[in-house]
Amino acid sequence: MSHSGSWLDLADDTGFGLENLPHGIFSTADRAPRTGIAVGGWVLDLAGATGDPVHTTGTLNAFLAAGPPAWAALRAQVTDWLTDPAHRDHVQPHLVPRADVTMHLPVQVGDYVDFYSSRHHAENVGRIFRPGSAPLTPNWEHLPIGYHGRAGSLAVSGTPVVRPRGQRKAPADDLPTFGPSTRLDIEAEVGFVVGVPSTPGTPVPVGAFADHVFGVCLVNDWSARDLQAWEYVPLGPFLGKSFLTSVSPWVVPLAALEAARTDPPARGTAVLPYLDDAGLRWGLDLTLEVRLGGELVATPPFDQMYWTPAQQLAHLTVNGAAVRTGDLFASGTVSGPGRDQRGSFLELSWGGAEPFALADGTPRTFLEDGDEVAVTATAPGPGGTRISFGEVTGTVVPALEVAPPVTG
Ligand SMILES: O=C(O)/C=C/C(=O)CC(=O)CC(=O)O
Ligand SMILES: [Ca+2]
Ligand SMILES: [Mg+2]
Repeated sequence: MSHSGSWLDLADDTGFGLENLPHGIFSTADRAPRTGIAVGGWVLDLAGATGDPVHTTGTLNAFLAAGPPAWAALRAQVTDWLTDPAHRDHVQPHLVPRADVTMHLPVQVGDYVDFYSSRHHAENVGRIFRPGSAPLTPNWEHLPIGYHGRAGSLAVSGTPVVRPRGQRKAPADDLPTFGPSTRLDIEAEVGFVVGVPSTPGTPVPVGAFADHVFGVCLVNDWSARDLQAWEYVPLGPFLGKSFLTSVSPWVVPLAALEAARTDPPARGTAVLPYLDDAGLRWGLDLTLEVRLGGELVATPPFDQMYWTPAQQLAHLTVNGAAVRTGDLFASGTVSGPGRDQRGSFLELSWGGAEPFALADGTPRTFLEDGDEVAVTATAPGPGGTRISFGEVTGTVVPALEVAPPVTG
């Protein structure tokens, strides 16, 4: 598909064509953090191009709070600017090469929730963590299971991953020990960014997803499996996941994902009416790619997710809890049925018991110091184009060499 629709020189396969227009926060040597839109190899400085102070705050929150009419109006304006050569003189001074910008966390995150909506992931983890029990708990097909995470440890792509330390105790050990995690892992996920808050006490109907959610980013929910396995019973994930969760800098608007919408997979169990999403098509045909040191190790398919983000939002608010501007909820690890479709090293190495081989034959299980992990994704766009989500990356650095605090 040609991108000749723009006076800008856009490669056919850019992934950042006029049909995408993802929003993020960038800075340069002479531009303080502000809102930009990625287009081809450039960032359009919205603070400069629009003159609207909403784009000068250094987070997307104020713009996201303005709601769908404002989102659509800006999208139409930017599309016109980049299409009609009459606007070239106005727009060109506000285009910055993407290679020259520093990206920041796109939103000031209020609450962070992580779901568990891949059936393949849940069954795999159930088999690895709870051998001898049914892989899925009895509630799994009746509600999208989730937990509240730690908003303060969300960080933008590229933030170093300091190997966390903590308690662990394998079943064969008599007592817990303390030290750097020996089972550091990734979780390749997709995140949904709330723009318009909901009203406390008023659940968001499953059909009102797009009235609240602005867009989609990539998430890597770094996880220390040894800490997690010891601490998680009975209240769920805590320190094994709260040390860092990385997000991609570009938020792809839902408006760019119309061609990616799809029916979720068939489900055998009827759900309560508030979760009934018949006909809504909020499955999304995203293909994730997980790279370790540049080498492709997994391609998790998001269209296989059992619960959709519309159902997740409905469930998140059904008890009267409200969402606020900047809230982020993540899908849960994206894993498909294939061995090479698993979104965590826990699954790729079956709990460490079945190492997988890199191209040069090196057997691998969990993350080693110095490892760099990148998660990318694309989705179909209109007219045969592709929508790129950019990437979320992180490099593992050694744990701090300090003793745990002791009272003395
Ligand atoms: O099954 C468990 O005990 C825990 C599984 C996870 O680590 C899941 C989690 O963070 C949610 C997800 O990413 O799917
Ligand atoms: Ca997770
Ligand atoms: Mg015009």
